[in-house]
Amino acid sequence: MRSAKDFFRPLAVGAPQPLTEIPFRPSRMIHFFDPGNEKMAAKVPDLAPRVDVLLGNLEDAVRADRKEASRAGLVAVAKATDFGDTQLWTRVNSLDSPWGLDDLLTLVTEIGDKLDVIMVPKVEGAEDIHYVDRLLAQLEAKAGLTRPILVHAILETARGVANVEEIAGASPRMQGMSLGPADLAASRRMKTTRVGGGHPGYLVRTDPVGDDLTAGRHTYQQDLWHYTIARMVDACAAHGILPYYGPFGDIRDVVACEDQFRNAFLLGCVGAWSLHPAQIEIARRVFSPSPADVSWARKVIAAMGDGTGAVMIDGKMQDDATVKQCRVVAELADALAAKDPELAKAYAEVSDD
Ligand SMILES: CC(C)(COP(=O)(O)OP(=O)(O)OC[C@H]1O[C@@H](n2cnc3c(N)ncnc32)[C@H](O)[C@@H]1OP(=O)(O)O)[C@@H](O)C(=O)NCCC(=O)NCCSC(=O)C[C@](C)(O)C(=O)O
Ligand SMILES: [Mg+2]
Repeated sequence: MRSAKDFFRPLAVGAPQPLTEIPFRPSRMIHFFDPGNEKMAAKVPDLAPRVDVLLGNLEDAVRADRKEASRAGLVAVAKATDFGDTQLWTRVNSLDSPWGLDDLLTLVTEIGDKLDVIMVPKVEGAEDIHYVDRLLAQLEAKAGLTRPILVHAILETARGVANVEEIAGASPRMQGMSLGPADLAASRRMKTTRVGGGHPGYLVRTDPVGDDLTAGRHTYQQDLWHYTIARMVDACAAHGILPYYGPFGDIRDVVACEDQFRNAFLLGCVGAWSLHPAQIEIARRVFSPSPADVSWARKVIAAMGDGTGAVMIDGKMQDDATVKQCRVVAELADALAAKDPELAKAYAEVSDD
């Protein structure tokens, strides 16, 4: 195990200094596109101002015979596009695949100055992050990069979930984590065939009334992902990194997508993936606190003065702990408003009330 004193030393001569804190940058939607798909790649300049993160996906959903084309497409798109303050991420192929190594070698040396975060799929434990950590340091030194590329792990194997805390703390590069519900379901031998979301068979039923076991009994669908998201949120919060929901595969069902995203938002996630342009606005709506919640949070913060003691506002007790919750909402609103002029206006209007 590395000494805590060595943790923030570069892992290769000439590599940039690791960050001591992960900066919070709005990332409500991580928008996936296949850079080898000409139609999708052509939409990137228009999409860039509409999303917080654009992610060139090289892994699953890209056919094996299109892997090299997608990698080359990402290099071309990154070089040709001015992303403004929108982040550029990539999801590379898994470390055991025929393409993962070349993805890292090519992308860091060719477009490392444009890449903010590399998403690593199917992370099983800290050893996977340590491997990427050292390799990235070597490549950053070779490419002459001056800021470290951050790493995002997908939680999509049973072993990854079992090791979630050690993954979150494996490197100062760790930026965050996303749930990968499809691979995780397969890894766990769950019996779903969907990408995220609920299942009508996963339910609880009210007790029978009398002897009739069928009449008058209500069922309530349960959230298949609650346990994993909650574990991921705790691991991320404990290590100062950011948790994300992940993908929702039923593109047509914008209603259930919004519900799934909102559950994740309320539990502590900062964003989700958008797989289709239709999901971008859903993520923006869900992962931006409502103006009413921001107004309430500011009211509590103002009433609480130095943040200690107890006061009553509209019949509800407020104290040191509620003011901390309100600061979470108000600080998120401030960070989002700095990037999103529409939100800035909506949040300013409620504070004028
Ligand atoms: C679902 C698909 C096939 C439907 O694509 P489509 O063309 O059939 O849909 P459409 O509604 O007809 O598309 C309308 C227009 O939007 C475009 N379009 C469509 N999508 C995008 C996009 N993302 N970005 C930019 N443009 C997009 C599309 O090209 C078309 O353009 P056009 O009007 O000019 O003809 C398509 O949206 C797609 O390929 N999306 C990305 C899929 C993806 O990245 N999957 C992997 C992430 S999920 C995952 O890996 C799981 C995980 C975490 O690993 C695990 O749980 O284990
Ligand atoms: Mg996957």
